[in-house]
Amino acid sequence: MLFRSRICFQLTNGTRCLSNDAIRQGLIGMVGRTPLVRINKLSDETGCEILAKAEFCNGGGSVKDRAALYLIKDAQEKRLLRPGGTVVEGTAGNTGIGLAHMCLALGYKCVIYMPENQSQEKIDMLTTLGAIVRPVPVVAWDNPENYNHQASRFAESLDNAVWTNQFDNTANRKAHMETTGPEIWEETRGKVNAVVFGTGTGGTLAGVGTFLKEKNPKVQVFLADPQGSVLYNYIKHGKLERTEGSSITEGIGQGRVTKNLEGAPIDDALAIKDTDAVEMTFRLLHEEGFFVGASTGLNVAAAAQVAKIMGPGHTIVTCLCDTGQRYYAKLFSKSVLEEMGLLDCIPIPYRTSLH
Ligand SMILES: Cc1ncc(COP(=O)(O)O)c(C=O)c1O
Ligand SMILES: N[C@@H](COC(=O)CCC(=O)O)C(=O)O
Repeated sequence: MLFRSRICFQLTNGTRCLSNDAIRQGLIGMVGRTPLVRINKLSDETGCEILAKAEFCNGGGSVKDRAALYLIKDAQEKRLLRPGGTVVEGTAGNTGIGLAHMCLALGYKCVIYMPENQSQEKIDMLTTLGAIVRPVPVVAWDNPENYNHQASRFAESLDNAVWTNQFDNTANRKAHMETTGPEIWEETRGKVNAVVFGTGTGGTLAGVGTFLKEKNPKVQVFLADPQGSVLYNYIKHGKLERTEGSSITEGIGQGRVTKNLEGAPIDDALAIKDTDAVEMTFRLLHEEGFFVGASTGLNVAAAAQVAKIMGPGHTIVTCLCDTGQRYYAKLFSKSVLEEMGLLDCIPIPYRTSLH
């Protein structure tokens, strides 16, 4: 029997009802079909429809749940993982959290290598989810001690284990080609002019961009890059050169072209300063009611820039990657923001959210 419920809200312009007529099959069934939400004030301000997939509504709480599910499915299909096996991954945290949730649901063990500069909240959550977490020193990809190479070696040393390799396994991009892209197309009824995403592995941008360009080659695909990443200069000038500084954002920014990003149909890149990403994170909280992390602030700040470039009347889609709870100790700390020179970009009335 299908359980149907109808929840109605009184809005300033009338009543809006939500219907929930589909039962999701366990945690795995809670990946994808996230709400597409209009960012109201910013849309009114720019004259564009600024829309965002609320990816924190996935079962594991972030955009990376889609990739995590496809990476496990890929390992199962390739018979790399038998019942009771171990999933090993190198991650900034969110992919690991997605994998750890799914490992619990599917009966696998989970071992996570992550750079030790990522938020304590993500480490704590991984431990709570039963994963073995190994924070390792932050070194570049070409160093054999990089967290990804350590994950790969550890998986190889075990029986019945797989390194899911989110950066170069294109099952990640496929997740967004088969789910996020089609959802955006259907939910906007094909009326989407541009998409813009910050990039970690490149899976979201490449998957969504490839799907939408196949549907309509006129859809513009923008890469939004944080400080200290090479992708802005790569798209603009063909050079793998980092932009200045480092970033408070986590989970995005890259030092190389991953297999997931390779061949992605990207029209242009935007370099987004931390001051803009952080200001938008707090605007989203105080003006729109969304408690999100800094990569979401960066995505939405980039969407506002795309609106300026394209002019009023366009529909621009991005995503709300995860919640602010995952970064509470740093991103909402007055002293940390002050130390990083990021306090002044937060409008004074919004500083009440700081601890
Ligand atoms: C918080 C956050 N935002 C954005 C992204 C970017 O997604 P992708 O890996 O698909 O480029 C990630 C992970 O990569 C993330 O953890
Ligand atoms: N968001 C992903 C991937 O993280 C990154 O890409 C961060 C940048 C890097 O490590 O190169 C995750 O949650 O693992």
